[in-house]
Amino acid sequence: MIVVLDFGGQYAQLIARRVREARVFSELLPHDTPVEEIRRKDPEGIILSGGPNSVYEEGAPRVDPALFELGVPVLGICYGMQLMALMLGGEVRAVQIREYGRSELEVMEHGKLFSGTPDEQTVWTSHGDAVLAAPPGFRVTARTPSVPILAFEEPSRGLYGVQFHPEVRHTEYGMEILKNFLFEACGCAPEWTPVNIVTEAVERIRRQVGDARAICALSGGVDSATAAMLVHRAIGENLTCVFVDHGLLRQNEAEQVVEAFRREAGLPLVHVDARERFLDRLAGVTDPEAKRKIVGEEFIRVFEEQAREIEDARFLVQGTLYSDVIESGTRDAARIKSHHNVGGLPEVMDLELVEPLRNLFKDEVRVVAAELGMPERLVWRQPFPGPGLAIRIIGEVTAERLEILRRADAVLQDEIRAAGYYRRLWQSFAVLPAVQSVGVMGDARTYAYPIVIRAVTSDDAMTADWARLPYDLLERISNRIINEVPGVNRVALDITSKPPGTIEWE
Ligand SMILES: Nc1ncnc2c1ncn2[C@@H]1O[C@H](COP(=O)(O)OP(=O)(O)OP(=O)(O)O)[C@@H](O)[C@H]1O
Ligand SMILES: O=c1[nH]c(=O)c2[nH+]cn([C@@H]3O[C@H](COP(=O)(O)O)[C@@H](O)[C@H]3O)c2[nH]1
Ligand SMILES: NC(=O)CC[C@H](N)C(=O)O
Ligand SMILES: [Mg+2]
Repeated sequence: MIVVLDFGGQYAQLIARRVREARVFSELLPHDTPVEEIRRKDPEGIILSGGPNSVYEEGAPRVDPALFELGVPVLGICYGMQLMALMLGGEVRAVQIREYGRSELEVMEHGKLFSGTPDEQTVWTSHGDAVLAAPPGFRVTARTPSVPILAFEEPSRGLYGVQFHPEVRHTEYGMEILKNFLFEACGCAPEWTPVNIVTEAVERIRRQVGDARAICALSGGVDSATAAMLVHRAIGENLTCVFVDHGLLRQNEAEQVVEAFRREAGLPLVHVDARERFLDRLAGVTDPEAKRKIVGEEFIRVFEEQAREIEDARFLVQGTLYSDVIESGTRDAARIKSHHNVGGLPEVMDLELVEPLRNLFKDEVRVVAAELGMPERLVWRQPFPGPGLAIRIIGEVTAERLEILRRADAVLQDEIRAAGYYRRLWQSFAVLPAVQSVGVMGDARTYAYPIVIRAVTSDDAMTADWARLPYDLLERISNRIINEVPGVNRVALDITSKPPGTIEWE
């Protein structure tokens, strides 16, 4: 087995998942797990994750130096590499030119880690610090145009470091590099087999809920639909689904979701019209975290009210994924944004949560959904965030802005689908920043909002790249939005990857 030590990196759980995908068992442990405890697990290798801190800062998390003397190979990733460098006599500093997102890596020496991979490859990075001098005895194996030490190794001591992230999908040869560590450096054998997620989840839900009743927060997205199906398998008739229209949905979305679900799923569904109360509570609010907390709390209050209508309904099923959990912040991981269903939950709640997908990423959920026989259209539906358009209006949410954004988004969706791009994109949507700019339309001056087009590719939302949409498609979207949506006089395109951007603007 492989121990992954968590320094609070966004991708720490993803490292453990990738190792398991290579059919080696792997466990994520806090970085301050005592070395003795790690030794008792008898790992064949140890991976140090990335993290938000800078290794040279006072109080930054470290490891017991004995870890490097266990005779077990160690791979440091990003913060993990920087920590290894610093603790073993190298030098780490903040760099002038930071790297976030795509970088072109040049392999200088293939060594063990890059064995069998090309001399030049695209990697995904996310760092503001870098190793300026490798520790004595280490060989530098890769660089990028701006960072001279992007990977190093000291195979005779079993020590390896990469400044980029082999665990994310956008790193072209990431899986090969991880496999080289597992199979060449650690000598692991690909023998571990995963447990069946569906069987395991259904049993776990049965144990948790027993004979009580549950309601499921159902959004029309693939996560909550999959969670609902799993819970339905476990407790059958004792499940009622609740769909909340909070007034932050897209054009005609409520009708479409309710209609499709009633037609296809055959589970009882309650449709709650909560538009007024959400919009009332959001009035005057501009801070993104405040919006998220309001939406998170209000959702729960609606669900509590609905549960009171059903005898012995003590559980709330949500389609929470691991990406929602990590971005909301953990003991070691920074809070990037409070997802409404995790970090946005109120402190006091009447209902106990049932979250069968909490440890999974979206691409794993899509596999489960397909296994459960869900329609393709639902399996490949683009994600839509629970707080909806509230986090796509940058500034205060007003009825007027919601209407503008809805209409612009409908045009964008229409064109994306017509061009055959819907399935190829992770998400495509419109954002309305509440700033105004000057334009000229029909020889008259305008002073109106811009609409920003955001379209990205991703597998799991942990990293994303901006989609290279054809110019003629962008032109049609831009023309139609300006011509058809009053209140908009400019269209812009967001060309930021994640990192450094996130997919949503708030
Ligand atoms: N309008 C809504 N009504 C009821 N529950 C909701 C609503 N929006 C979100 N939720 C709950 O919040 C959870 C998280 O939302 P999220 O958008 O991440 O998942 P999803 O909507 O199920 O899938 P997707 O990510 O594909 O949109 C959902 O799984 C669902 O339980
Ligand atoms: O249900 C949700 N509640 C939320 O509060 C929330 N915030 C972001 N998202 C979705 O999560 C994915 C990653 O988002 P970001 O790159 O913007 O952090 C993307 O798919 C986002 O659309 C949310 N989903
Ligand atoms: N992704 C990481 O591990 C980042 C490490 C460190 N915080 C940096 O900025 O360089
Ligand atoms: Mg959703």
